[in-house]
Amino acid sequence: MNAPSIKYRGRLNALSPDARRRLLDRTGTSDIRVAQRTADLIARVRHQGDRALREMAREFDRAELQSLEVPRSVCEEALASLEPKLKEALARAARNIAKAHAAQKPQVTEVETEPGIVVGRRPDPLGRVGVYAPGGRAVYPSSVLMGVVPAKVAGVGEVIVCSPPGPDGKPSAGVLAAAALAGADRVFALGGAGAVAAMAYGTESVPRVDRIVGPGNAYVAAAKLQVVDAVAIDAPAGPSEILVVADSSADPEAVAREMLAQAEHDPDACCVTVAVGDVLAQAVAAAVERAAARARRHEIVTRALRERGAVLSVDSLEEAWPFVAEFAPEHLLIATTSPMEDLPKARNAGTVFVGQYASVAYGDYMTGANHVLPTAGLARAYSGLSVLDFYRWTTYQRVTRDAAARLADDVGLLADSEGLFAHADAARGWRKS
Ligand SMILES: NC(=O)c1ccc[n+]([C@@H]2O[C@H](COP(=O)([O-])OP(=O)(O)OC[C@H]3O[C@@H](n4cnc5c(N)ncnc54)[C@H](O)[C@@H]3O)[C@@H](O)[C@H]2O)c1
Ligand SMILES: N[C@H](CO)Cc1c[nH]c[nH+]1
Ligand SMILES: [Zn+2]
Repeated sequence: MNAPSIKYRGRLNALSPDARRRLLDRTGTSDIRVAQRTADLIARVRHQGDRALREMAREFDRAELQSLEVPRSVCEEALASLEPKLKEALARAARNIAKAHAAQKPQVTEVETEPGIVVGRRPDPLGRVGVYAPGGRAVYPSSVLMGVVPAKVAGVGEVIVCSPPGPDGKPSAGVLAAAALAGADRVFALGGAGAVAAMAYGTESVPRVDRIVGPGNAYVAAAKLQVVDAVAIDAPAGPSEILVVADSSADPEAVAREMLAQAEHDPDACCVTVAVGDVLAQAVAAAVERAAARARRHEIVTRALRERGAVLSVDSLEEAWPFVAEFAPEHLLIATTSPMEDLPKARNAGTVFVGQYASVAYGDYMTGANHVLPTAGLARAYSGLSVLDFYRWTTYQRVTRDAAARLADDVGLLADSEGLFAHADAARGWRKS
């Protein structure tokens, strides 16, 4: 096997403006070819419903679908047949996710803005959500848990799962087992843009949902962005990313393991290390190349590192933080001497792993934090999936008779100034003469 090359090497501040721009730009989802292909697939589902979904399963997943839906009993059987240690590990992950997300549950707030005027805000669980769990280059029972468990913690009315079928016409046994374990209400053997379109607009078999959550490849991420006229989404959670910030306390082999772990998701994955000093950067790059040469998912890892991999050096940690904020990685690993002191300096990361023992793999599966995270630099404004994604808010206001009288004149004045005279009349109706 050939050792791969890493696309960007050298000093961070010596990158040409063009190279820096290309390194920062991971917007595969807005790639015109992906966007157009995705739009065509969505249109096919809107016009042809289930027929289009069956054709897409044939075309992309090499699956003949008898039924688009997987009966609940099949999911239960998959859970019952799961190897006991694997079942316990899944259950442990589900428990931690439930615990972490239960702590995020929002409360009703009420504030008296003036005597007799109360403004409230109440979180209402969504009626029906769709969880996408990827299933192309790998299978993701963990993503089923990351979507379904928080939805159930929030009290969502109905949770449906879509995940691509294997050749037998069903998602993997692990995905089905995770769906049963987490309490998903319905499961569909559907992948890619077709699944997203089906959940957004509904088909003969698939009910339309109120919000779609979950990660996926560039087509899935593009599809979510294209259906926002009909449905809410969580965040664009596309091909995986890691940015490691390392100083002399970091073990180069451990940093390389982290780079490889995210690179093996997808040839479009983006894996970057910023190391203090040229010596450490060279040691990390050499460790990455050695690990990639023996990687079991060699082809994917090699492509990811060749296309978007980077190992760059800086003179001091202070040089690294502005780059972190600009890059806005899905995962940030702070492998430094004082990671807790460095944590506040890290802005715009989807999630942060504090210290080199906090492997990203632990968060991917087990810590209880959510692994569905914004990619492509969108962590500048979007946050990772949380229990809050499964609510909508109702605001309300109560006004006493006396408070109405005190509002009447000023509100009347404001309404007059906007030329909205019926509003002024409504306001002045409760004046006390
Ligand atoms: N950001 C996050 O939170 C997060 C979490 C987990 C996984 N991920 C990412 O999820 C992705 C999983 O990708 P995957 O491919 O393994 O599974 P996937 O389920 O996302 O994609 C498989 C589907 O893609 C569609 N597809 C494949 N080739 C296509 C083509 N040429 N044209 C149109 N559609 C096509 C098919 O419908 C197929 O069913 C990876 O990129 C991984 O890094 C991200
Ligand atoms: N690293 C992925 C998010 O980018 C999540 C995941 C699931 N399974 C393994 N990893
Ligand atoms: Zn991962």
